[in-house]
Amino acid sequence: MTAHTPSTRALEPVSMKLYDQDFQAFADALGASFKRYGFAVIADHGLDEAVIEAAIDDAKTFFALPEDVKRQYHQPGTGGARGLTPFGVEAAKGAATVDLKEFWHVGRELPEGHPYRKYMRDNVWPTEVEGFKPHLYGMFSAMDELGAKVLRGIARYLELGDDFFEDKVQLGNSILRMLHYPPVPAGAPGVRAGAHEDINVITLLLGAEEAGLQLKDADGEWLDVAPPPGALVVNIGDMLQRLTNHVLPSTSHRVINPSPERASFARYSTPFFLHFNPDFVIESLPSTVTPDNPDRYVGKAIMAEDFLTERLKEIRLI
Ligand SMILES: O=C(O)CCC(=O)C(=O)O
Ligand SMILES: [Fe+2]
Repeated sequence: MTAHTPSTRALEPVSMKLYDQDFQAFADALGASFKRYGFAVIADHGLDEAVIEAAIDDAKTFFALPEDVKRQYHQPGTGGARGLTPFGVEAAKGAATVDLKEFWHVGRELPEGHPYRKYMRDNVWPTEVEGFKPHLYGMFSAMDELGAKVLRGIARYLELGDDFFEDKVQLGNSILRMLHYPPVPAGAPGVRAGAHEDINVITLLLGAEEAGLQLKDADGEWLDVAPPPGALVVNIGDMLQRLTNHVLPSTSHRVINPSPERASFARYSTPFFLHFNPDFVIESLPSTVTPDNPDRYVGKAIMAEDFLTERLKEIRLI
């Protein structure tokens, strides 16, 4: 055993089956993993495989289209909130090189005249891939629903009342990201995804079985996340770290380049960035402020939408 794979450091999968069988045990296991790593691996997530597969197949079809066709769906200067962000645009905060990835974003659809529409742009949909809209929005909705269940577990763990997050995220500015990391030519500069923290509340990630995702442990060591096939990875984002006065940490993570044997393979992953409702004000929960953990954000209450805008500027998306 090397220093890089100590057996005491591994994310033990938490089964979503516990959600119905023993909710307290689900919440305890989930919370302990988040508190320790900022990450949890969820097995038996219960998502409809056909829904997931349809969306991923469509994303692959889209990414295989010619560059000029894909670029019709790029909306520069809009925060990359919808449609395509082409290869070579996003960079981790403060990074010198761009990430080796392209991605497609789907957001929430709201009825005409809804007050939150001023925060959420209309989705764009490619005409080249049949079924793209229902398939991708089907996956958005499935992830949104699963995210709400994960948040119930977190609420129980934090002793907030199980439905604490319900009315704070049900119209959140959440985003489904279909990611494509093309094969990496030998000696290519840059990295698939530079070290960063997620901006949002929690992130639900599928597709991380293809190696590369690593988290930075509290002592600075990079650990492979490496979930079992089909498992879901969930991590805490900056908004929840801030709300919990850092009781739940938003952990740095990255996607390293493939080993030579896997360099000719593309990597596809699908994070769902679950956000607060745009006008939710983020300030430390009173229960997370203690003599040992004084409030880190005194006088710094901030609306979720303003926090998001601030951070998108840092990653060159607006
Ligand atoms: O592709 C992955 O495994 C992780 C992606 C990620 O961290 C992100 O897009 O924020
Ligand atoms: Fe991330």
